[in-house]
Amino acid sequence: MLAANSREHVDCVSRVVRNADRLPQAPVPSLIFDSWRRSMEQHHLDPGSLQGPRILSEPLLKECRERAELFMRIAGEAVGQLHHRVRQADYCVMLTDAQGQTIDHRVDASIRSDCRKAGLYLGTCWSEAEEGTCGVATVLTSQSAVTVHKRDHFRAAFIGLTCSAAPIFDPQGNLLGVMDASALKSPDDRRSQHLIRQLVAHSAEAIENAFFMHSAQQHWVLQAHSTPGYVDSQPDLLLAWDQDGRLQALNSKARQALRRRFGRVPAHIGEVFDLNALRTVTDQSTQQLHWLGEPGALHVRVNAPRRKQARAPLVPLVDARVEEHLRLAVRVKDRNLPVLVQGETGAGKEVFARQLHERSARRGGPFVAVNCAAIPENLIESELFGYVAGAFTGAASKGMPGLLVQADGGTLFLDEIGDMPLALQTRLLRVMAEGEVAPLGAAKTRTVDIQVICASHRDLSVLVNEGRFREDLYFRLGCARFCLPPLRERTDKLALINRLLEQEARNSGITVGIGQVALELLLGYAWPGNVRQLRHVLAYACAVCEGGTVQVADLPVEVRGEQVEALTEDRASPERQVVLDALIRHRWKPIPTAQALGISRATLYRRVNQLGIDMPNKTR
Ligand SMILES: Nc1ncnc2c1ncn2[C@@H]1O[C@H](COP(=O)(O)OP(=O)(O)OP(=O)(O)O)[C@@H](O)[C@H]1O
Repeated sequence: MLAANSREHVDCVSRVVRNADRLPQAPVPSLIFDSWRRSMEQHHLDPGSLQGPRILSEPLLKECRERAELFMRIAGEAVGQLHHRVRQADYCVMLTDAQGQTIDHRVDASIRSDCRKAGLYLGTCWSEAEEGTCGVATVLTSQSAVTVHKRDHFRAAFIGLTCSAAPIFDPQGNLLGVMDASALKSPDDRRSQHLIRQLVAHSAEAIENAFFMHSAQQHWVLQAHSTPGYVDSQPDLLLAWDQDGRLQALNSKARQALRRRFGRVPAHIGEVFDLNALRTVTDQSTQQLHWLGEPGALHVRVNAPRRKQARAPLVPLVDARVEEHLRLAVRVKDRNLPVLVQGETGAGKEVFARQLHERSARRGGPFVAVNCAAIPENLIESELFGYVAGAFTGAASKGMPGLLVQADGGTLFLDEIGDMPLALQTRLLRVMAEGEVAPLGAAKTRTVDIQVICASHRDLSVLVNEGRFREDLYFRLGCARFCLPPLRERTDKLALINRLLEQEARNSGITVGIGQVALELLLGYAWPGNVRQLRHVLAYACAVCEGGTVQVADLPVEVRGEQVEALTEDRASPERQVVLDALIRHRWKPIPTAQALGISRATLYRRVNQLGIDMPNKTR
């Protein structure tokens, strides 16, 4: 039998949900009203039920706690602190997992038994589908901090409770769990709970940040706050990226800030801050840093990866020019304009196009690459546009959809566009303007939604002058033109060499390093074939290298260069190392060094000259 106040609540909930369309304003906040409605209409719950929440069996609870072991370990301190702050006001504190199952609970002995009767206990399950509107469930559905105060609850069993709760997210934005502070008695005015909600939200944020710092130890981590004094102790924004600059982790505030500023979460740190400016930031002191292309600055500190050996922070990991091109090209592409990528052969135009696709709004769609120079001229048309059955002699009996159709909803990459026959350029222009494809032999056209990226290593304006490329197509493509720097001019050459060597070694099933002289040769070489040539050189070096370190002798002759060879061979020679070691050990003093090596002073001088050793004191 329901008490009078419970009956009144059940009537109120039923009336409000049934007459929602006619009521000028619901008596509860819209978040609560939506949950009431779902509780009744979707979950078919009875507001009059007086049953307590479901409680997990011991083995199930154990399993849930084991699964959330790391989360609980990191959150434990904050759960205790929050309880310490609110216990005087008779609140208990619960931590639930992402399913609303209570995995940690703190309560004072004086109210433990009453809390238990009300369902505020370890192992209780607080999903909306089972309990209707309540603190934890409303956080799970809204993913924001809420107070569910007394009669906000859906079920009459809970209308004495007041619950303030906040979500906790992992660095990838997935819900880890919910922090909740609940009391059995409280003033009727909802505003009395404002401060408690702030405390709970603050505590949830502290757990989130601690979890972030634990998970991002192998990455570069930027801590930021609008006030310099808080950057270390209470950073507002946390961002982490890997050695290649890819954003790997964000706390909730950083995720929200990036969405607000950039309309999405960028994939790369170079889209968020200027890389050159970022490289000047260290973990020694806080610095001001501006958002890229957006007004406003932050006070920041950058911590190098703690778990793995960090590369020197001053070595550029990405080329600032390429990164800037990518950032702008994503903007152009996302406005559905075609992009033209130019650059020497092997400079990475296709790699750039793929990165562009991956960073664009179309990343979920197909990426179809076509090399116009590699397909015989008489086949390009059917490859691109497809054909219907029997369209020409030799056509496949079922017809073929064509690459334009395959790229529908995604990106079409036309490499070596300069080699496309003139007649096809006209048809391509039409597809780009009208979004319609007519397969060979078809009576009807088909609508396609394609974004086009073109590439050429030739100067298309020269082809236009020679009458081999349509001027109107050139103008259409050419307004968003990005010219990739050749490898010899890239500032991330060292990072590229390291990365490609690692890849090629892995492909060969070996682990190799690279000797200093060989590395210097690679860094100084002109690379006419660009990154492709570098990849081949490193694949060759991995194949011939013996002893785990690529030496000068493992590089192809064209890279060694004949003149350099004599010098560098000596520079890399074991004898040079022995002489050098002895000189260093004896502080560059010739007599003890010669004695240690068992040679005369004159011989030592001769060898030092031959081996190209530069003595610091030129007294010889
Ligand atoms: N940034 C990069 N990181 C790793 N590998 C790269 C990078 N850029 C290019 N490469 C490698 O270099 C080779 C050539 O790259 P890609 O095909 O993109 O060059 P391209 O400019 O399109 O060449 P072409 O002018 O011949 O069409 C490929 O093996 C690619 O994997």
